[in-house]
Amino acid sequence: MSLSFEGLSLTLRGRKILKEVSGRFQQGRVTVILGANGAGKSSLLSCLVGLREPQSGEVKLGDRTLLSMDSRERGRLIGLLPQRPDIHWNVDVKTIVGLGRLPHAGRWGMSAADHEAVLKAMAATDCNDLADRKAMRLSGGEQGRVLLARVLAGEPQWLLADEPLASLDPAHQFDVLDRLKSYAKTGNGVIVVLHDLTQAARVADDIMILKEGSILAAGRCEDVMTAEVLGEAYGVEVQITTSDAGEPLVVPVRRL
Ligand SMILES: Nc1ncnc2c1ncn2[C@@H]1O[C@H](COP(=O)(O)OP(=O)(O)OP(=O)(O)O)[C@@H](O)[C@H]1O
Repeated sequence: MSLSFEGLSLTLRGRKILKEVSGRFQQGRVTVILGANGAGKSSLLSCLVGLREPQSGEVKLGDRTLLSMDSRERGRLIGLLPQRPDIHWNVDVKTIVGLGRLPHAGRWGMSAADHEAVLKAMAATDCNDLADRKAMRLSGGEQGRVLLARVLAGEPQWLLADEPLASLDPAHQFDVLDRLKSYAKTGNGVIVVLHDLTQAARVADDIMILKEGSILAAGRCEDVMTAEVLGEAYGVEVQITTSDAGEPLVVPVRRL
């Protein structure tokens, strides 16, 4: 099942944020959305999960429009890890992660399958040691992992993450990228907004680049991540090389 959007226009307070954009994401692949600050990346994700209603255009899962689904069904199909998540509830980590099962919850509370999904998500995000801690007292990076666990616990067919590496140390950045990759490998769709171009090149099967509310480029990573396209997107000169281990290195070197 693909996730697609057609002719999306979003205007906020008189400003055109998305300008009739169209595109399609495939399951089984990681798509990284890139673009300068303010390009419209978070706004596009908000439209894709139904948090914002565009003035025109539509979002479809397979051949069904997002608006034809109720919020529980949408919640089971699409999970969003928002940008700069912040936890203010005075509850423990395993309770927060359990909230990710709400779209699945039956009348009698959490089932064995719900508990299993929560445990799996906590293990996958290295949160087991945090399970009984109060989430609001954790560091920013730890909170980020907990909120990723909450989304994973919902086992959505589509996982959307807005800058999930922000405030993570390098080791946990690799863990999260590996997690996203393996989530896609099991047949789910993964769409992730990143600013780190090297990490983007490592994790992405596909890339979509936004510029000023329009799509500048979209396609397979190797076709889209060129110095020319990135220069146009960000206004910087970028050097693309490979590490000794053969991994891509994409380094901005100066403003154009
Ligand atoms: N509620 C709002 N009212 C008015 N303008 C808004 C609102 N929300 C976002 N914008 C504007 O929409 C534009 C796109 O914002 P968006 O958050 O989608 O960008 P982004 O590409 O995710 O940026 P960043 O990389 O900085 O997170 C920005 O210019 C922003 O100021």
